Amino acid sequence: MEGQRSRESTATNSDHAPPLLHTLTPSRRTVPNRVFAAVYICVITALFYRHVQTILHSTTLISFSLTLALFVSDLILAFLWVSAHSFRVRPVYRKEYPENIEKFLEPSDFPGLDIFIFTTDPYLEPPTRVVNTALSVMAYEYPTDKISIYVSDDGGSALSLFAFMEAAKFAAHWLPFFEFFDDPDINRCMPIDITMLFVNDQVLLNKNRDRDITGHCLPNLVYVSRQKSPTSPYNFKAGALNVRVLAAMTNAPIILTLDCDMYSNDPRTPFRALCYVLDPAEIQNRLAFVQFPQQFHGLNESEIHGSEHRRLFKLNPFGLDGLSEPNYLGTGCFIHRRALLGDPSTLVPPVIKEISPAHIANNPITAPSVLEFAHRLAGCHYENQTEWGSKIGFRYGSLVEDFFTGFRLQCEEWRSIFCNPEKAAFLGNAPINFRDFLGQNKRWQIGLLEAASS
Ligand SMILES: O=c1ccn([C@@H]2O[C@H](COP(=O)(O)OP(=O)(O)O[C@H]3O[C@H](CO)[C@@H](O)[C@H](O)[C@H]3O)[C@@H](O)[C@H]2O)c(=O)[nH]1
Ligand SMILES: [Mn+2]
Repeated sequence: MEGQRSRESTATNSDHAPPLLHTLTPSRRTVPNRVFAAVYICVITALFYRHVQTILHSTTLISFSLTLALFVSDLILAFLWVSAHSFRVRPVYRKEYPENIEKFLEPSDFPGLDIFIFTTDPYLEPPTRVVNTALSVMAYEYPTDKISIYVSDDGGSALSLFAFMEAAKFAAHWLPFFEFFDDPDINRCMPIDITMLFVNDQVLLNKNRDRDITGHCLPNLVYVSRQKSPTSPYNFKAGALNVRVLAAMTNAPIILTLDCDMYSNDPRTPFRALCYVLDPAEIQNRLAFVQFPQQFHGLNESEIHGSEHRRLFKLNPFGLDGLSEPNYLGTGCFIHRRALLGDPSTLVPPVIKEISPAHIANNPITAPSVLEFAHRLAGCHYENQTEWGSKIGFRYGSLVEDFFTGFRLQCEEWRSIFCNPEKAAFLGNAPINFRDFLGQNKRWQIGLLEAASS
């Protein structure tokens, strides 16, 4: 595939060559899989030939209808087989070399990273968990002044806001000591005492103002709760994803989207994503996003519902990666902001220049003009008469906005990459009872039908 370096390139990497950022190895099962597919297609063709012959020579109406019904059933089974086997035509495995990133680019030249965390219901998604997710990404080993964290609270909960105000204070004490903890569980077992209080302030940490107890700067931390109105469509998570506050405030070229029930398990994950995002060959190959698998913790051995969805979240993406088209899974995904603004050759102007990719957000995020503008963008009428949700941004019209948006980007000839490091980059919560499992699957199936009929 164009732009991808094979494993052999490791051997030829000399001192003068650019540092090796990643390798790609096709699966050893590719050839047997293809031979199997060829044999299977021959058998299916013979079966169809026989069906057609029988239909043409049937003498009674009953035999005609029976053979026709069998033929239609076999057609459906063949379609299912073709769609399942396409994942096995070219599975590939990737490896990144994040340790080479600093040889490739000075840390001061690393791109900005806007991290977007979503929450809706403080009772179903306890604020301590959402706070833990935010703290886990604040601890990224990435230049702090390049990171901005935005928390989107669709529940507009005072409790969540207060939890984040406490978290902002806690971060100043905790982040300097993060590196001393070896225990990977540390991210999810931090007790934070929460009491109810309502304060209407959005910027909780400002990198130009706030320091940790050792004097180092802290990343920006911004709480966003978009306006809702009975007369404007709400569009669920896709609507939250399209809140352009982050573009107006920091406008980083890379966005990481993260569900509140999924925390970072490896502080070096951004470097892994940079191995692809900064590679000129991948940029030329129209890279839109780098997706990490959804992996879960806390599932016990008697978990019988298959909530982990290993095929969906881990096995199928290997197959799709070989075809340059792994799906967007909604969380744990680094996206080029440019990919959300039209196809690779045509930039669709996003109405106001402050949220176009070329805009450099120089003003401090607490400047009154920036805050006022951010409020306007979080308003529910901003999108009226614009192309947000149809041609630009995350796409509306399906409950599985992640799959739908990724699919539409791929239709626009953007490409994607699946990155599956040995140490899980993110760990999340899967439904652990049958009712939640059914609810989630029902939502997904309806969303897929909406996407198919759009
Ligand atoms: O109106 C809404 C509804 C949901 N969310 C957030 O979206 C995320 C995902 O919702 P969840 O209820 O956890 O759905 P899951 O089925 O667990 O999520 C999977 O499926 C969703 C699509 O249905 C994707 O958006 C997710 O990324 C993917 O992990 C959570 O952080 C929610 O807080 C919002 O921000 N606004
Ligand atoms: Mn979830």
